Amino acid sequence: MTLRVLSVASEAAPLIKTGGLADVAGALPAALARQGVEVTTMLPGYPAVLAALGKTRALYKWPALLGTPARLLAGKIGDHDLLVLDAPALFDRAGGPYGDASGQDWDDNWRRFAAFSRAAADVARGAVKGRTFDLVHAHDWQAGLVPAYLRYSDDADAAPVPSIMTIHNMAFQGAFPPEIFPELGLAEAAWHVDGVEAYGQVGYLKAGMQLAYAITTVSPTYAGEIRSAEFGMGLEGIVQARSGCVHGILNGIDTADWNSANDPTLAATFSVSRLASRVRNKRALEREFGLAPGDGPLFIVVSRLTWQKGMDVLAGVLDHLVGIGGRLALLGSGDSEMEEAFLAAAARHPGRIGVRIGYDEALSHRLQAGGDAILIPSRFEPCGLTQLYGLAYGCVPVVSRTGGLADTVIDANPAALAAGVATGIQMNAVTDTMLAMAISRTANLYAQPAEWRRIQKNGMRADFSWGASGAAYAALYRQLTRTQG
Ligand SMILES: Nc1ncnc2c1ncn2[C@@H]1O[C@H](COP(=O)(O)OP(=O)(O)O[C@H]2O[C@H](CO)[C@@H](O)[C@H](O)[C@H]2O)[C@@H](O)[C@H]1O
Repeated sequence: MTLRVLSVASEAAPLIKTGGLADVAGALPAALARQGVEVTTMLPGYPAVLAALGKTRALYKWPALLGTPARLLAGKIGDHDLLVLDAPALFDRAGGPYGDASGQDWDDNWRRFAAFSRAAADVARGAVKGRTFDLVHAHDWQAGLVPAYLRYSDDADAAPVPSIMTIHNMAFQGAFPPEIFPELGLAEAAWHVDGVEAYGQVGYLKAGMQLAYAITTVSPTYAGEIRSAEFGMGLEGIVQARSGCVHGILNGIDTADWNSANDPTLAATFSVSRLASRVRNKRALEREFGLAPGDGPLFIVVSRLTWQKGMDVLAGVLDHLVGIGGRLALLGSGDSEMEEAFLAAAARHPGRIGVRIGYDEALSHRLQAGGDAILIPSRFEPCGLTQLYGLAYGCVPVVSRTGGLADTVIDANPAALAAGVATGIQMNAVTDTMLAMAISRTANLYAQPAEWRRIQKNGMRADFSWGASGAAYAALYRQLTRTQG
């Protein structure tokens, strides 16, 4: 039986992306189609999304959705079946999905994403004639109120719709002051610790975790870590209380988008059997970043420059990296102090460190194709995608042993090297010393070309497609709809 799922996300590649959520929301529909699941993705009507959609007819209208007129538009972009919430007062603005061009969050994000969630709940419950859904899949805090609107609906007779709450990053919880509660249009009963209340605030992610039929997160290790206060960040109690419904399902990657044998952004395509061609990408990258030739490894970074990603620690060990003969090409943006620290390091080490502050999808491919090793010293990492792109592209990941990084990289310890299964380098803690040691270990392995090639090839042969994870989501969907049926 074909299952119909409404996937509710605040971003989805290639239409609108600020981070990994977009990659996953963008790739899930194709992965699930292979499992007999039809996914429709619901997105806010940001200018870029409306422009891509073109002219289209409204399927449904809300005269006042949390106080503002809104329409539901439908379209197909590539293989994506889309529903788009066109609410100009909320989403028609310049800047990013969550804030203005300077990165300042919009003051009314609580209203924007409550309206989005309310609309999604209405659609999931069949507001649009001819469009029914068996299950709704909510991603991150921006969709966290969907299960709340389903539970505390005005229409008590409506058939229940099973829901899943997926946590892509527990650090972003969408907690807002209690004064907004009356504006949300939820029943009074929702203001309760078993509902949307979280430490005296309205907790959007908390509400989703509390009220969805199941909670998923994006790796098995992170699913365990968030039971602790350190990683649960205040929501560990719910994770523990609902541990029977918490599932860790590893992200996959879009192997059509990340295919080194057929990637139009590269100077030279390559594959595990044509690894020698890869060097042309390295030369091109050196030119692009103004780096002088060298015998040591060329490290790369493609990252948000934030505390989560351990970028402050990396900035502190760059002199060591250069001192042992390494070079670095970095692409990222984020915290302005970290941006400045990397720019200062580039000025200190001309020809050895090159830095691009910004966001550039094509350049991220060229970095993964030309770099020798990608540095990912995250303090926590629910799954992480850049290590998977690195593995697929022969760019050896150097990672901290946390979350999805622990689940996807096999450390080149003596046992793994002897067994011929190593795919990268792991460090136990994100400190200057540990990171400096990991960088030195990488350089030592790089100096053994046969060993290094083997590590690269092991990674390139590993399967990080959506196959297994798509099947795991489909199995969970079926289990939850059966429970209901
Ligand atoms: N400056 C830049 N230019 C171009 N591309 C850039 C870039 N900076 C980052 N990217 C790209 O953005 C994505 C980031 O993915 P990550 O998995 O690192 O996720 P993020 O922390 O955003 O997401 C959260 O959600 C994802 C999805 O579940 C989890 O994997 C992750 O652990 C969790 O923190 C990658 O596709 C990367 O290539």
